[in-house]
Amino acid sequence: MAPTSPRLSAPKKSTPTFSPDKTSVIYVLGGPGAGKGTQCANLVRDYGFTHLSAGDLLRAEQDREGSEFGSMIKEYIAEGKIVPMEVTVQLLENAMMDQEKGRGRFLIDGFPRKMDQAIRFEEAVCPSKFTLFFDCPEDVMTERLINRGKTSGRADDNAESIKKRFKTFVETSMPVVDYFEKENRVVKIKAVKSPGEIYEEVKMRMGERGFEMAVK
Ligand SMILES: Nc1ncnc2c1ncn2[C@@H]1O[C@H](COP(=O)(O)OP(=O)(O)OP(=O)(O)O)[C@@H](O)[C@H]1O
Ligand SMILES: O=c1ccn([C@@H]2O[C@H](COP(=O)(O)O)[C@@H](O)[C@H]2O)c(=O)[nH]1
Repeated sequence: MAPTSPRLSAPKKSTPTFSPDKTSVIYVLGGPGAGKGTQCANLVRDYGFTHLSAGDLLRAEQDREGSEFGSMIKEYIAEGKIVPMEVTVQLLENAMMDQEKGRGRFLIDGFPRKMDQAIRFEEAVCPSKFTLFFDCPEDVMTERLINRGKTSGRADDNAESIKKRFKTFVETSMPVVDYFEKENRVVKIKAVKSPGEIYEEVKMRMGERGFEMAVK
């Protein structure tokens, strides 16, 4: 059956779809180009996580024939703005459902980027264990994104969109990190060194939070 567009308004529920006793969700946040996707690939390989990138899901929905949200998503991504949360939360929930029903380990990359998304996802889909936050200065991220833009084919890896994405990150996404930080639910990692050096710290900090490697 052809996939259909996500429902725009998910019904309010008193319990989340996934029980946090059976399902582990870790959010992965950081500015554009901080290296989230790079570190997620390591964690998938070694810890058996399912990687769900909110940006990838949105790009797939944008390109899906017949999507009622395609043109809206395209516009938001080019402007570095946050797509209305109903769409993204539903895409993520659908992707989680497609995995092993009810049990699993998920890295949710590039989400939540706005407080309303965080609140809706925690209430209706699954409360997260914690947030891995990759902290990187803008000049370093800019250089990485401009380089990536030479081959990525991404419409937003250009100087103009990058500036807009940084602005959205500072104004809209950092408050989410600050919110979880106040609840002691953020693992902050400096993301300036090489990918290998950063991953050594990621592994150490994962261990502190009770996550051991599935493959050694
Ligand atoms: N520690 C690092 N040092 C140098 N380059 C890196 C490092 N980590 C990632 N990169 C490179 O920087 C670019 C951005 O990395 P990546 O795609 O992982 O970032 P991201 O945070 O997922 O970005 P976005 O949010 O824009 O999707 C990629 O080309 C990647 O190969
Ligand atoms: O929750 C989200 C996540 C992403 N977006 C939009 O997608 C782009 C690209 O995201 P990446 O994580 O860099 O792949 C982002 O700039 C937003 O426009 C979103 O709206 N909501």
